[in-house]
Amino acid sequence: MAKYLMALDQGTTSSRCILFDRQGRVCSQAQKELTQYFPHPGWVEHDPMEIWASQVGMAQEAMLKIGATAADIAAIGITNQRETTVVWDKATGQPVYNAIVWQCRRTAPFCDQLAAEGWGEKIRTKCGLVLDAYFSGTKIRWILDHVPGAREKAEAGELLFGTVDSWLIWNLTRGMVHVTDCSNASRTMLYNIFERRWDPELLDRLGIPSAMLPRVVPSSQVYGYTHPSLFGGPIPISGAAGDQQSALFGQACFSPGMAKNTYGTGCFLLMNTGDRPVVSRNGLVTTMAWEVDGQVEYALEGSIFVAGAAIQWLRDELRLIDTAAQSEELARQVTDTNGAYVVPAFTGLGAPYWDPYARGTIVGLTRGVGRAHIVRATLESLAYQTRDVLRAMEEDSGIRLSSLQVDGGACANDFLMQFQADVIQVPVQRPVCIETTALGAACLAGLAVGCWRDKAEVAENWAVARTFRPEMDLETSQALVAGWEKAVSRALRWAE
Ligand SMILES: Nc1ncnc2c1ncn2[C@@H]1O[C@H](COP(=O)(O)OP(=O)(O)O)[C@@H](O)[C@H]1O
Ligand SMILES: O=P(O)(O)OC[C@H](O)CO
Repeated sequence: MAKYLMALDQGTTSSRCILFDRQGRVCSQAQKELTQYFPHPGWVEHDPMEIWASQVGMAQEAMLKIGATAADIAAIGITNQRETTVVWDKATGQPVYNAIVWQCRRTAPFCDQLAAEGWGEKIRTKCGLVLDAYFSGTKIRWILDHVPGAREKAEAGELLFGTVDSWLIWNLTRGMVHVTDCSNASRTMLYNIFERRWDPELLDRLGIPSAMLPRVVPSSQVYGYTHPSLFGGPIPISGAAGDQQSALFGQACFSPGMAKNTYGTGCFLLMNTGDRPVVSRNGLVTTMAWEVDGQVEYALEGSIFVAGAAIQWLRDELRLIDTAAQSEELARQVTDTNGAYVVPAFTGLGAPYWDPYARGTIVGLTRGVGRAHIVRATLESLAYQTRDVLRAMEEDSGIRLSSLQVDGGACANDFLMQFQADVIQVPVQRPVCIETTALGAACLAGLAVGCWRDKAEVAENWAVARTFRPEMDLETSQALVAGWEKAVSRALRWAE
């Protein structure tokens, strides 16, 4: 019997492959950083061929490390940075432009135009989303408008669009399968999550031919098989979900009211709302969580654009630290930030502010503020942003969280996790396996091929490693948050 489930986790900063066993334990992994392109201020691109080559390369490497063959892999699950947009030529398989990354702000002016035409409310009621350059729809339009000949070719059915899940499945099957799972579709700003179909009115306004679009499929189902030349034999591809929905699944947040926060490049807090799409009144988005066994579940989401990326900025631009992990050591050298706040609004602010023109600020500087204070203030900004989203989520759902489950690269930082518990005044639970994004995809794939009976059996793979309980008194916590809110007000609308 095949021993492993393969998760392909194509994130913003890296392509990673993890092989799990049926108990959800990591048996092998391989990871490669991805080149980031910033051709203009606020623009972010990736090379789709590098995405594909690095992802397939990491899959081969992870297999090689433990001598696994195709026959040892029961199934492949895919999870991906969401919204990032690839358009490619159906005949040659060549992308017509770089992938436009979710963080990219280039279509903000077009979104302003749509807002002036009154599309904001329509998008909320059709897609559950906030009208914003973050989502794929306006990125596809940009490519069709700016790449010579692209619109004509798209209209003739010669170009395909996909988010990164589609792009990988299409390449893994050598062009045989063009699909996307519903959780990814729900991030395009083209998919009506209430009627569960591509929305003709939105496609028409954005000028996107429906022939380009992938078929929308459940998150757990055999979509096709890998081309035998890739891994020495065909392997079923049977799970796909956007990385944040996949982490919600990997954290076994299967009941309404359960929530997780992932601290990666950005921070994404999702709460399961069951079979009921909850429409936000506080700047959150409604998203499809997954479709498994014919059952669709929804989530409320608060998307924070810059989190771990701010730690990379400390390392690569300011050069205040050598490694991300060193941020913890520096933060602990001081007892507070000496009054300084960092608002890392490098690509505007997402939930709950939705201000594409906000820009990063450091406020409260005095002569005594040094390196350790700035590092600490940057780490604290991840916790404050999460707090803003959590409060919005509690208001929308009417649920007061009893604990917050965490994962993602920066959740390894104990200082940050403790500060997080302090500013939200709710215990933070870090699981044994913090690779929950990949685990979720492996579980979705495994369910489709019978590795587990049902979600209850999947939930048995989840266990808490450490709980961070609030230690700060409420008054201090509230005073710190009040300072943060003042700092945010200084960052808003800066680049308008
Ligand atoms: N110990 C740490 N403290 C703070 N931030 C960290 C730490 N380790 C990693 N990070 C940050 O976490 C991010 C990587 O997390 P990951 O979940 O791999 O991200 P992604 O999936 O978005 O590529 C990086 O932005 C990095 O700066
Ligand atoms: O690549 P990540 O893990 O930062 O996730 C990116 C999100 O999917 C963007 O919506």
